Amino acid sequence: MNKTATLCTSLISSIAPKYIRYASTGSGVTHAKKVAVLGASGGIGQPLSLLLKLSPLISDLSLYDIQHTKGVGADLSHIETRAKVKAYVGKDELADALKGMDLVVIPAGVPRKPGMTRDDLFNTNATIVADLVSACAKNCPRAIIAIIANPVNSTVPIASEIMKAHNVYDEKKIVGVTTLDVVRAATFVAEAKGLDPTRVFVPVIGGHSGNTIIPLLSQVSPPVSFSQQELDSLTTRIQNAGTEVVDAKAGAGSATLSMAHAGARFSFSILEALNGKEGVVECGFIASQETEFKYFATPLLFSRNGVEKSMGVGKLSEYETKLIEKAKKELNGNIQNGIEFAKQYLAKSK
Ligand SMILES: NC(=O)c1ccc[n+]([C@@H]2O[C@H](COP(=O)([O-])OP(=O)(O)OC[C@H]3O[C@@H](n4cnc5c(N)ncnc54)[C@H](O)[C@@H]3O)[C@@H](O)[C@H]2O)c1
Ligand SMILES: O=C(O)C[C@H](O)C(=O)O
Repeated sequence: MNKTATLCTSLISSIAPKYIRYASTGSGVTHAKKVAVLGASGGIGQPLSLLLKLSPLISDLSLYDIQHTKGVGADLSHIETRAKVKAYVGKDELADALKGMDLVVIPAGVPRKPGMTRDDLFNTNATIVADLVSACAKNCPRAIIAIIANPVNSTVPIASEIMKAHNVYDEKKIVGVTTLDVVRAATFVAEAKGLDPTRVFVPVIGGHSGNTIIPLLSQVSPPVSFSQQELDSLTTRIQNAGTEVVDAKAGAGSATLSMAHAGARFSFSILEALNGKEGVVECGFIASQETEFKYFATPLLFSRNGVEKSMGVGKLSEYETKLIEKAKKELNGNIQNGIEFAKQYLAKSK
């Protein structure tokens, strides 16, 4: 081999593992999958699409938005990874964006500004999610749908009702993405206890807004104990972390980069499970049989079918039981709003 060829070979072998290590969390790639990002030009959509483009788990990356997708797609398509990027813009191209997809990730919708709750986004985002999920029902009814758009406590029930109305509902395949709560909880606990954040897991249950975000600090892995003061301050910080970012961005939106990471982590876990990896667990907000709530986030075991089963909430401390009690009204109200909205939406679209 000549000098240039040797240099190129060693350069490739030093760069490639870095990408692959980031993008593939373990198993060998058997069948790369087709993934669509709806809302791909947004604050979350762009970095999320970048992270997905780096993954060898993905053969086709379909980018959809109502604006700017052609540019985002052209840009990402120059990256030397296997995923083929296609960009779709506007309603007329939505069906083509969805055909054949295994996983659809939805960060489309407006973000909060300081002073707003996630529920204040309902009026705009409920219709966006309902329209996008209706298109999924028609064009990729068997895909897993991962919903990032807020208010997650309502958009997941909306998506489920839409799929039911199209007779393609599979409760294993509609999940609200709460991974950012888990990511934050691990970061804050690691900071407080001087641990390596990449090795900390904190289950977060309930929903994805304020009081409904319930970190299980009695079930942290590796086990750690907390004073009452630490429990109070960590719980409050995890519940308000989204607002912390909204306030810091001062009108320029909400969490995008950490959410892109969380969305990519969640997507890679699903794709690995679809490829047959066993024991894949991530928290997510799904239709619930085991709790008194119609929808509830718990750690979920994923399989080739999507959500294989909920791992339940484990043994709760008295403190955590009280947090669930406090969340009841808001969570039930958010879920009911979603179901009611879907009924009206479906009646109008008949
Ligand atoms: N689940 C979570 O943990 C979490 C975390 C952060 C943000 N969010 C939510 O994610 C959503 C997006 O946040 P962002 O910061 O990316 O917002 P953004 O405004 O930067 O991007 C939203 C994108 O959605 C697109 N869009 C709007 N209507 C659409 C439609 N009908 N079809 C396709 N695309 C459409 C917009 O053109 C835009 O590109 C917000 O609702 C936000 O609250 C959720
Ligand atoms: O806080 C928000 O509005 C966005 C998101 O839900 C978050 O938790 O960061």
